[in-house]
Amino acid sequence: MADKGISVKDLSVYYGDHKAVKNVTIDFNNKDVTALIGPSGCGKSTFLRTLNRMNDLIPSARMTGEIWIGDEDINHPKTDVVLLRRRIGMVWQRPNPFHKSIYENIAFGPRYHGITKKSELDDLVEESLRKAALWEETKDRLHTSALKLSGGQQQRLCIARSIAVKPDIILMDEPASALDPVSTSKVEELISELKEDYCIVIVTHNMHQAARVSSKTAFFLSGELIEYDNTETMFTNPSKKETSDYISGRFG
Ligand SMILES: Nc1ncnc2c1ncn2[C@@H]1O[C@H](COP(=O)(O)OP(=O)(O)OP(=O)(O)O)[C@@H](O)[C@H]1O
Repeated sequence: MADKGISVKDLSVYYGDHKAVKNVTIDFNNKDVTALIGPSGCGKSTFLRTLNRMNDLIPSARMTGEIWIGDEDINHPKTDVVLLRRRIGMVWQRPNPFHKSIYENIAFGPRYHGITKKSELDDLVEESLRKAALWEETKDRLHTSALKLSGGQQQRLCIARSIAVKPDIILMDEPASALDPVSTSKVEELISELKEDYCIVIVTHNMHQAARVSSKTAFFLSGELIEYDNTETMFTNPSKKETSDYISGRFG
């Protein structure tokens, strides 16, 4: 396993007695975009949230199994969750910029993690916005409210915000589902570019999107990982009937 990837071993997640994710073992590599697909309720978001311990916030949730990032067991009692979430960024379905300026949205994380020098923050803001393909659209209005950006721009800002703290991994839960087609294609282009530098895991309901942006695809059904392979193989020659039925739209 490459240093910057994720290794999941026999992971199960429960809400009370309900087992929502069932004994999943999977590795996500650096410089890969992996799409998680499957019908509603099959456990994709639960699984994704477990990867940066967001499920800790749900009282009824508990997990068994192991999740490793490089040589770090993310559930070890000594793991610092704040630092962990710096290494594993998260982009949600709906853009959720802070009620602050564009600049402050990006500078917030690095400042929280100890960067205080203005020139350093300025550079980080520019670098992150450039990586998120948003610099040209925002460079003359950095100190205006992020809420004045369009939905698509806000989502790219949220991606820039997660990049600013220099994560190894970016998790995305249906990042384009609330966006119009033009913004969706910009976010998809961005994901394809970001994969050069990060390990990206993305939940999507959109099969075309999975085919366009991902190099690997994992198909979940009723909490189980049914099949995981190169995206091209999954979409042209899946080995399991359930995968083929789902991809061809016969259920879900
Ligand atoms: N906070 C929660 N408390 C209790 N049960 C939950 C909670 N979140 C999810 N579940 C249950 O866990 C199962 C998996 O849900 P999850 O949201 O992970 O599926 P999903 O594949 O992401 O669905 P969707 O595609 O509709 O977002 C479902 O049965 C759901 O009802």
